[in-house]
Amino acid sequence: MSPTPQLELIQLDDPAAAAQLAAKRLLEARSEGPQLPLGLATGRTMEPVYAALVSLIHAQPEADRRAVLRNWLSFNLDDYVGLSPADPRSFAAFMASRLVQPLGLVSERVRLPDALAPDPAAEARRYAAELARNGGIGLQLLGLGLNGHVGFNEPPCAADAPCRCVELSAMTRRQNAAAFGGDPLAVPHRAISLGMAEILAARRILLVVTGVAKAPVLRRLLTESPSAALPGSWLRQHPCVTVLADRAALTGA
Ligand SMILES: O=C(O)[C@H](O)[C@@H](O)[C@H](O)[C@H](O)COP(=O)(O)O
Repeated sequence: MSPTPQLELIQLDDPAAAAQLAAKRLLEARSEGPQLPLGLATGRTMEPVYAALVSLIHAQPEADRRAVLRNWLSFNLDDYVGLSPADPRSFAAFMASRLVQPLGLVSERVRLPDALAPDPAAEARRYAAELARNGGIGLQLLGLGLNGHVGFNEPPCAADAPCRCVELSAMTRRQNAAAFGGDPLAVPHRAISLGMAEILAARRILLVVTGVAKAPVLRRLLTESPSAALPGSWLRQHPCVTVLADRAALTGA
């Protein structure tokens, strides 16, 4: 594979090692002086990342830990339209159980779109405006969908697509069906997602890809010309992207 010069590609042994390095990078970003909000993701790839981040933060000296938590501000990429934050399958609940509660964060500092808003399109515009008022994303953490989505930017997706209400593809609903009793039809059909526009406006991007199932899509992302057919491929036009991939995702074995 021959990634573009801008893209830093780091191979790790396994998901745990990738998570450890991702957590270290996130904590460094949170510990640097005045800063822009973090952009956060959900999904299975992120479970060990947040577990490692929680451990790293708890291992900090008290004053440093307090400073990190006091200054915390993050914006998640997305959530399913219609799921309450109390619904364990919502991304709001994912963040509450994996980050807000273990760290004792003030929940308003871990922001997500309001999935229960009566007008999801208007909520997407409100969420984008709130992010813009806070200066946009500093470091954006991303996972990669099997169909090449980042956030819920499903293919085809233009590089300037803004935060909006999106239709989830059948492939994404299959990918995420496990949380819905294994039934893709039970997965909500719509979500509110930051767009490629907000993602590509982040100062830095950290893409974490693990597991053999992601090998084909990662190979395409690293080798194909950026195009709407593979939304994650737009990342190759960003000046500061790091890809953390485990051996299985990179080699397919
Ligand atoms: O936060 C997000 O926007 C989504 O959850 C999504 O983009 C996720 O990162 C990928 O679908 C990979 O999901 P897995 O990590 O579960 O494979």
